[in-house]
Amino acid sequence: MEGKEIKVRNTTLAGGTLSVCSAIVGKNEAQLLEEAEEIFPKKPDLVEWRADFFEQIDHTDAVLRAADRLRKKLGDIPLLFTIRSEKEGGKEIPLDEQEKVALLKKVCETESVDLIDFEVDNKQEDIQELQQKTQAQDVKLVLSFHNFKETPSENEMLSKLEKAKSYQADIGKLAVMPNDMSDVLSLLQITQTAEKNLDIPVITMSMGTDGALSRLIGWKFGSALTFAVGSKSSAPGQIPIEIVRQLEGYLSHEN
Ligand SMILES: O=C1C[C@@](O)(C(=O)O)C[C@@H](O)[C@@H]1O
Repeated sequence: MEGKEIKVRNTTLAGGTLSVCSAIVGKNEAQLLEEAEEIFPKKPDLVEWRADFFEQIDHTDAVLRAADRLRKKLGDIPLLFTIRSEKEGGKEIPLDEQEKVALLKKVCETESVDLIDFEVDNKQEDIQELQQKTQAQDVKLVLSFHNFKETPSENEMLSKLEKAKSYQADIGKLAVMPNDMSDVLSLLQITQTAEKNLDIPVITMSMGTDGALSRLIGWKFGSALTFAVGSKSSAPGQIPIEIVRQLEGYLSHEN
């Protein structure tokens, strides 16, 4: 496979190799640390903090302190910081868009977080501001798109990944809901096309029960990361990390 690689701490993300991310979704610091402790021995390649679940999201100090504590618990596992917007399936939060961008920028200034996620369809100025910040702080920018209702056309899905690339994102991400198995095929098809033609890594997944298959085999089609359950699930169709890794053995040439 030809896609570009991204190195974050000791993790290399690239299409064609399995890398696994587990999300933590705690409401408070104690829950977050408990989840991190459960996940750590399972050695995910990346951990995502879904901070839209955090009750003190509107207290910058509390967010930064929790990020610091998580960093210490996670050793050298890279941390992806995500405040998923409500319109793309996240929790309702008491921050407006400007406050959210300000918080993301603050988080980038810490040593705790290695990547941030922001939706590719957000306001252009906000994306550009965050792109500059991440670049200056050596944090990776993931620009993402989610549709929890359906799978858009192949062209539309490809155009979301191209849009991420056009903003100079480090990674483009797509999570969509299939209505049947041909939607899952479409997602895998465009993953392969994007991995060949875009010079940034892409992360793709089809959600729900039908889409779960894409979480197991998407890497063979070029997805640089799959989301799997380490402690709690953060989206429909996620499979326990142990199962994803077990299957990898049967799908790898080395084994
Ligand atoms: O973008 C994604 C992908 C995801 O929605 C999934 O389907 O696994 C899970 C989210 O936590 C993450 O931010």
